[in-house]
Amino acid sequence: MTGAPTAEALQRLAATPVLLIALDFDGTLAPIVDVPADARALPEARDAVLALLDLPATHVAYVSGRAMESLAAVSDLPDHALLAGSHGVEVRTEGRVTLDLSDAEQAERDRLEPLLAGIAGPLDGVWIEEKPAGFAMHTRLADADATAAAEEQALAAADAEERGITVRRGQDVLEFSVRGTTKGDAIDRLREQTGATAVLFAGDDVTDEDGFGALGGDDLGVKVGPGETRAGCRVAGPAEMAAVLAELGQLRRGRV
Ligand SMILES: O=P(O)(O)OC[C@H]1O[C@H](O[C@H]2O[C@H](CO)[C@@H](O)[C@H](O)[C@H]2O)[C@H](O)[C@@H](O)[C@@H]1O
Repeated sequence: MTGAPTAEALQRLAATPVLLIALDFDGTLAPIVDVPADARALPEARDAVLALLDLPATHVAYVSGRAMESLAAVSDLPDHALLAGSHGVEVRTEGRVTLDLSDAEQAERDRLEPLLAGIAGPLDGVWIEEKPAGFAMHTRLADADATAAAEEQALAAADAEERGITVRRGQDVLEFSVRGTTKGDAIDRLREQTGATAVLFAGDDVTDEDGFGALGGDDLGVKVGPGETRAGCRVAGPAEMAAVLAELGQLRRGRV
């Protein structure tokens, strides 16, 4: 069982020459809600992020499973905040988003669309969220029988292994993507792009474990909430994560 980040760990991060703070969004900064478009970071989490964004040699990135359009809408951050959406498939830097699906990837996405829509349609509480490189099948509002039926049918229809589709499980969501890019890939890319000498990454879900796997000895991983993790530390929820970010901001303000 891991505990909260120690004062020493935060001081070490605060003292690094170039700091990258990479944050998952849903469940990490924003409490989980029934309607994804309604999710917002806790006010204290957003304040802490804005304060960090104001510091020199300090980069803040949201690294999310959300499609970029959805992430940009719910995060409501200034343009110099870095955003990685769709588990790292889409990255926004200096206002530009890159995503170039090949013809084969686009064709595979086009094949999935009617299959998943046809499965979700008749099942109460099951709905499909569109993403540039795939789809998320949401079951938060469905009962156990509808969830089981939706997942079984969708997994069979996607024929993922045969067709090179990446399947990810999250909180009441099953995702299908024509790209296998992970949050770990996103962190590698952001680290290189920013020249970060240390990274803090925080996340709450299974897909965030790829992000923790990309961290090295000078970095810090913070798991938010319960569940097995590769992260070195843990906090209880978004409010506690906001407090960690506020403390890190204060420490770094005194250093840079
Ligand atoms: O990587 P994240 O930023 O944690 O994004 C993961 C998924 O977040 C959204 O779904 C989750 O949050 C919703 C709002 O709280 C909730 O209703 C849903 O049950 C959760 O799975 C988003 O809609 C997905 O596309 C993201 O992949």
